[in-house]
Amino acid sequence: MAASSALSTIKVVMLDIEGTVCPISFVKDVLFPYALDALPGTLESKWDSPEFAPYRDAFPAEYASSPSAFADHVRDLASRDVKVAYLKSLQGYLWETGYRNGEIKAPLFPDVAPQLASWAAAGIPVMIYSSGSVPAQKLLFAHTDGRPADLTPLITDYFDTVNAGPKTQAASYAAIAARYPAHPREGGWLFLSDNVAEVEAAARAGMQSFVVQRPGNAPLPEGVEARHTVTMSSASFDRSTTGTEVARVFKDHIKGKRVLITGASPNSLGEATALAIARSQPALLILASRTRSKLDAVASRLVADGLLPSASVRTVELDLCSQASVRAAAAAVAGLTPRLDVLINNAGINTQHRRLSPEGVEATFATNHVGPFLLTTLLLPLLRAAAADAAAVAPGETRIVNVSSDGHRLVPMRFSDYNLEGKAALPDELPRSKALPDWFTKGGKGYSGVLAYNMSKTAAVLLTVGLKQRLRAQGIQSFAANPGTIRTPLMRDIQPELRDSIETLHAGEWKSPDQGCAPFLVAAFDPSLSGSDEVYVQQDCQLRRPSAHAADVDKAERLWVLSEALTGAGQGASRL
Ligand SMILES: CSCCC(=O)C(=O)COP(=O)(O)O
Ligand SMILES: [Mg+2]
Repeated sequence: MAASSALSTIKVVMLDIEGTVCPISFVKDVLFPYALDALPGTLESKWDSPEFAPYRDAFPAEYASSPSAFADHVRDLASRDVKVAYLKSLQGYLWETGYRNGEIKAPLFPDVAPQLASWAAAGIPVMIYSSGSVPAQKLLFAHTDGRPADLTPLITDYFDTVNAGPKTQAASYAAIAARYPAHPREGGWLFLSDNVAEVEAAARAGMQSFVVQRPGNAPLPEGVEARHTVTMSSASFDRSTTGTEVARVFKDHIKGKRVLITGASPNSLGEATALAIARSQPALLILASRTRSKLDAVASRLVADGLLPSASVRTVELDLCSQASVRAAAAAVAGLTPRLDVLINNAGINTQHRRLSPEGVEATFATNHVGPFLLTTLLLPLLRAAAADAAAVAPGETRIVNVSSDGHRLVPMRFSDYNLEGKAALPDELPRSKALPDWFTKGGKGYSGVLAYNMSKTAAVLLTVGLKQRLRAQGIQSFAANPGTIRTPLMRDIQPELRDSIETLHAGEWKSPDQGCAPFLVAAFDPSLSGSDEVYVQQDCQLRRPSAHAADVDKAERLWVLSEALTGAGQGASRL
């Protein structure tokens, strides 16, 4: 398990089932119908049997009086998803045959089995607390679609509403914890659930508790993100998790893939990303960067460290500030591989000096947005080829990752002055905080490098929104990812005031490059994100909403049109 300041105190993990470890659709579309189908035959053959009597007699008397009243009541409760104990107990009984004869297998989210194993290996007991009955819980974990299928050896204890009480009451969590006095409740227990009321009850009982937002779950109520960490990726990932750890968890989803990483120079996030991925046997790692000698240094390190055979590492010179260079690099990539599974748009600049690209675009916007836009659209045929190959087995595992920053929250896209020539910005394009100093909002000589940088990081999120809109239905997923604060060569030319501010505001928050690239690896390889509507992976490897100005579909469209106009590329993609 990844250690972190908060989660490193965890001594016990407790998990909900439906919407947390397996899709809600498995319960609603497989388990419930199975029980309803099995019910008439069971009532006919077992109504008066001693085996069935406890299930029958647990129902209120008016429904236990006849098989037809009983069946009507079961159907009504199931249709309303009423989580009453006597129904849950009956369902567990009816599912047993299906599990035992192989008709039912529980489809766990792909991170669940590796995570259970890693908690077990770390000596952390894992317990289950579900509205489903304890026998039903045991059946589910004994018959999963994983290998091994039986995960019950990894689970220490099971709780339901009968042996622990209602899941929305704090007293139930206190009662569970009281059974394990060796593990203090305050901070020592972690409870994960898709249900906000359950999470709040566990938190009231002193547990650390988070909402898990999985594909297929209902949208969370407004404001939930502010109150809880919302997670869709592996719950144990946090801001201290390294890319190497993420790659280990998702190694089966890296193996055999063809990956392009831009900005792969020594000591950079691009290099850290390449090192993390290389250990999991990608079929091809293409490194792109401005400087030949730096590219060669990273490529040699991958081979010399024995991480990859030289045939699996290729390099391409790429200066994202120059559209001619981007076009040449895209052609070179197409010459290396007919398909690309993952594109990581990592390269970027952060400079205090205003200059223009060869095409006359402000260099930070050109390098951090226009170049990646052009590269991505030129590589779409390769990405589409990969998605077509993966369509049947792994839709959504073809990925585009755009590196962003939480700085995007401060600066909307300035369409009225994207070249940052000092024109008056429209009111909704002004920086989002009134407390920002002049060096941030105006900069020296009318140009603020930090404003330019953060605006380009808003553009990275808007580009992600535009790509997702166009490509998701084709099996290509797009995410923006925020690495956090890392000392890399990116910082060498930043405004001095920004340097001082980062040193003060982020003291103690520095991540290593390996930690910084962890969100990129989640965005690129976490299979549980394949169907996700979300666009932003936060520095703690979990999904969060980006700022409204960066998630706005109309603004994403406007940026797409502007980017097409600046490059002459991408028109085809908007119709696909
Ligand atoms: C124990 S498997 C069946 C799941 C079920 O019936 C159910 O109600 C699950 O609710 P949860 O508390 O796990 O969300
Ligand atoms: Mg649930």
